[in-house]
Amino acid sequence: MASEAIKGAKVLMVGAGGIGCELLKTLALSGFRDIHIIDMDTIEVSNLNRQFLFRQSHVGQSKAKVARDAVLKFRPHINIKPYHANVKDPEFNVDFFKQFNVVLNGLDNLDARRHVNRLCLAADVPLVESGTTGFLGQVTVHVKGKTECYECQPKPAPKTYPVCTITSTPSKFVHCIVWAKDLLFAKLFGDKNQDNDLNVRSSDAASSSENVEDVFVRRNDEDIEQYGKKIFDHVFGYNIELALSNEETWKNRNRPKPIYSKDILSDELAQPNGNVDKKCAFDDEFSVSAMASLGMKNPQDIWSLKENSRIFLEALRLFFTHRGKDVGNLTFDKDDQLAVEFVTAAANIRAASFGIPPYSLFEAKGIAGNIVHAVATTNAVIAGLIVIETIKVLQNDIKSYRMTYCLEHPSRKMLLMPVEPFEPNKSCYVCSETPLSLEINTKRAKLKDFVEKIVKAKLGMNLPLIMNSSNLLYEAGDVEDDMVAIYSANLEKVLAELPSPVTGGTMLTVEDMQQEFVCNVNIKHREEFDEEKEPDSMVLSGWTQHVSAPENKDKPAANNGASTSGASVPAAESDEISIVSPTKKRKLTDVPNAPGNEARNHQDELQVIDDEDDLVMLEGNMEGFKKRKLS
Ligand SMILES: Nc1ncnc2c1ncn2[C@@H]1O[C@H](COP(=O)(O)OP(=O)(O)OP(=O)(O)O)[C@@H](O)[C@H]1O
Ligand SMILES: [Zn+2]
Repeated sequence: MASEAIKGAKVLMVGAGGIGCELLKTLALSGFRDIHIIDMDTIEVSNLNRQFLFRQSHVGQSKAKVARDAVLKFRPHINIKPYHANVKDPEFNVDFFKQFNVVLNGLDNLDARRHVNRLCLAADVPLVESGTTGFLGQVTVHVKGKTECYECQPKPAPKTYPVCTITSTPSKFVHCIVWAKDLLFAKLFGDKNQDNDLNVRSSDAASSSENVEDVFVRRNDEDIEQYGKKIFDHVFGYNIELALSNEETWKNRNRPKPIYSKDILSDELAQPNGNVDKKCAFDDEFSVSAMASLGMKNPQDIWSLKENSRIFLEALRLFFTHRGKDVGNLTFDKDDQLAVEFVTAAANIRAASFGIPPYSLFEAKGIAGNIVHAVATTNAVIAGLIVIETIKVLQNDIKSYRMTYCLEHPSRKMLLMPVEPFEPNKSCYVCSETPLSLEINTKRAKLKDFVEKIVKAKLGMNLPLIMNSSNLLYEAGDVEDDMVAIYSANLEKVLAELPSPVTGGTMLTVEDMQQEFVCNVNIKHREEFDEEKEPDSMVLSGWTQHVSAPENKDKPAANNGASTSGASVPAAESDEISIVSPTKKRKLTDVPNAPGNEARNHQDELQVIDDEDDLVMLEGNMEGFKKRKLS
């Protein structure tokens, strides 16, 4: 009986945001009586339009606690236990997870999703996973040994662009945004010690690199307006001239135009930055705005080159005069108005140089922050589907489990598309014991890069411990600075000392105690890498030779789901769809190149605002799906 299963169940909800609010309400109204909620966030004004358990008066309070109180008002006798905490905190360990019958994710990032997946596997607790992006959404069921785990299919890597496209040959506005945000903004306002490719453009620039470095540092006696113009002229003028001197680059491309502040703002020379109201008062540091200061109101306006230049200089000035203590520590944040203004203006000026049309602040913010506007109804539908799957899981009704995709446009009158879950991928490095293989130049590669780019970014480990048989090579966490240096040097040395070329491979064991997760990485020496296609100079393959890597390296991969809920959709192309048979479960190994794996992993392409990535969904070939409505 479903009602018995529901009454006796103890469930853990992770995330009390858009999906979480809907889910908690639906669970409570469906008769669930013992619900634990983890959410690390406090309520923001921007949550109120869809996270309906929250009101204006709750802004600043814990989501988990307020959600509990709101639901107890209409279901006073149930037990809801809130935790205002990060699910990655050590208190939520395997034993903690073991107390639950099922775990329900309503998260918005890949990192936390992977973490919960790994803990559910370690604790052997079923996971119902979900995500939405605008009108799209999906619910999937993951039961250890029975269905695939959340990580059985590789997730697309974060959207990356070849360095040279960003630094030298942008052809789309998004390239200018990436340049403005990840290079210029980071260089001017971020950590001065981090690597930055802003000046790396051609070998002939290298000789002047020392002088170039000086340009970005503001001298103590330097007037802020002078400094702003110096930066402007350097990045939009001098750097472009320098790039133009490399004739090869422009043989088959339109040549960019250098832009100097004096040409754009010529009539304002007497008055350095136009009609800036220097007395403009701001309530607090987060309301500091160059638009306000210049009397520009509409974020949907497309600014002229002159307006962009004025915003650029004013935003830069305001960072130093009003946000001085943040300078040196800033990372781009889509909710930081001044940062968005600066990045929009810088991207537009660069775009003008390269003949790319300008965008409004509103649009640029969407691109820079990978924003797809949330749709409350999608969250409600997804929450309903999570509860349906949860009930099946509690009844151990494996045959009826479905992964359900919520589509944006009806296809053959269907908006919800249920698909039978896949069996676990035997080559999954998370839920089976398959070693990964890493091609790397063992002579040049640094341990630091291996840890950051592979172990943390790709394997999703937070606190890795790396061993080579019984030798400890690296340990993250609370270690002294000098130990960190020793570990780094040590691994670098170990890799460098590997026999060259390493023919048989060298096995490193990477372990994350926090996730109860261990995997082996087979290191193979490779001399050369293609800078454009393999910018990391490391190639990780997580799959045995029988199933070729479904990671599509040629197609632009996408955002890693860090900033949105991350819906995945079934395949864009009909041939990808066709492998999902309505009647028969296919083993992944049955499918050469496993295109169907990608079928459910376009998740992040949806978030990419990039015309090449537009999804054409489910045209044709839908016969099979008709029969697959949820019973
Ligand atoms: N590691 C984590 N531990 C606990 N809660 C998390 C973790 N990561 C994300 N969350 C929570 O998951 C929820 C996701 O909700 P949602 O996708 O609606 O995002 P949001 O931050 O509320 O809204 P938006 O990002 O759209 O402004 C958030 O409330 C967030 O705090
Ligand atoms: Zn798996």
